[in-house]
Amino acid sequence: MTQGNAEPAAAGASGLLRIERVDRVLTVGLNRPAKRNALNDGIILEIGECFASLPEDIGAVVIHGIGDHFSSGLDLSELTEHDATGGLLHSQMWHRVFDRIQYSRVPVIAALRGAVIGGGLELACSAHIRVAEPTTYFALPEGQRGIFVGGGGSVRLPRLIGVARMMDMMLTGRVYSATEGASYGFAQYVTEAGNALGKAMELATKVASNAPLTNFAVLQALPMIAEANPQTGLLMESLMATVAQSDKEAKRRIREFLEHKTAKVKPKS
Ligand SMILES: COc1cc(/C=C/C(=O)SCCNC(=O)CCNC(=O)[C@H](O)C(C)(C)COP(=O)(O)OP(=O)(O)OC[C@H]2O[C@@H](n3cnc4c(N)ncnc43)[C@H](O)[C@@H]2OP(=O)(O)O)ccc1O
Repeated sequence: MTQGNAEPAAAGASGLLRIERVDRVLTVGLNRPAKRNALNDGIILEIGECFASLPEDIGAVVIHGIGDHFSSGLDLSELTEHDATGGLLHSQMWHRVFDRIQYSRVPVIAALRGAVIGGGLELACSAHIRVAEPTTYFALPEGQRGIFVGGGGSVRLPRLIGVARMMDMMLTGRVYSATEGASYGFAQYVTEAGNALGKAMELATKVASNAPLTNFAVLQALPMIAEANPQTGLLMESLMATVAQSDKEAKRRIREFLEHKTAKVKPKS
């Protein structure tokens, strides 16, 4: 992490994660650069602990990789130790951890560079916004390793890029560039060289300034509404809108706008 005023945060004491905070943004750095941030049990469990104990006053999280790569995926040296039952439990452990990210109380932004491979891509997909830089590339080489995705990729990835594209990725091992990835939905932003983390921090600061209840509704309700049948979805939307607008935070923010005390919504000039 390169932010000047970053402070070390409590979790991540083993060194597998580098956790820091900048104001209301927590940064979580995968910290195994010598192994290209391969995801072993230790790092997955620490990610889980980190998201289970987010400080109350945090408004957003940025997850990134220390070194030149976001993550080379599952630590292949550990998988060979599993029998079938162990494999099932291992995959379910990843699911629980990545669910904590997806269903986090606050928005999570993934800052991507270099390899975003296999389980690393599954991790990135559990974040809410992905920011790539030109070195970033995405791949699912599971077919070459004789395994299958195990970190929720078969559920999350088709929802981002479609089943046909994921089939192509898994069957051919095709590597997608940052710009291809952005056009297919892996990433929402592609920055100039070396600036994915900076852009992610800028976005995180912005989303952390939203009303917490709106962010909560977007993270928790929106994905469910999008998958519900239209009648159920519309009812859920009305209920969520009612809860949000009756919160004192909404009343305060709307009053500030009407009194010309807050920024207008205009394109950047
Ligand atoms: C089945 O149940 C599952 C599955 C899963 C998820 C599955 C997956 O993630 S499959 C994808 C696995 N990843 C890969 O196949 C990528 C392998 N790595 C590479 O191709 C390259 O290392 C690189 C990422 C392109 C970087 O290349 P380079 O910069 O040249 O660095 P290297 O010299 O190759 O690597 C340095 C050092 O790191 C070790 N390493 C790299 N990646 C891994 C890895 N994924 N696992 C273990 N070790 C890795 C490499 O061996 C080198 O080590 P040295 O000791 O030789 O220095 C999820 C959940 C389930 O239940």
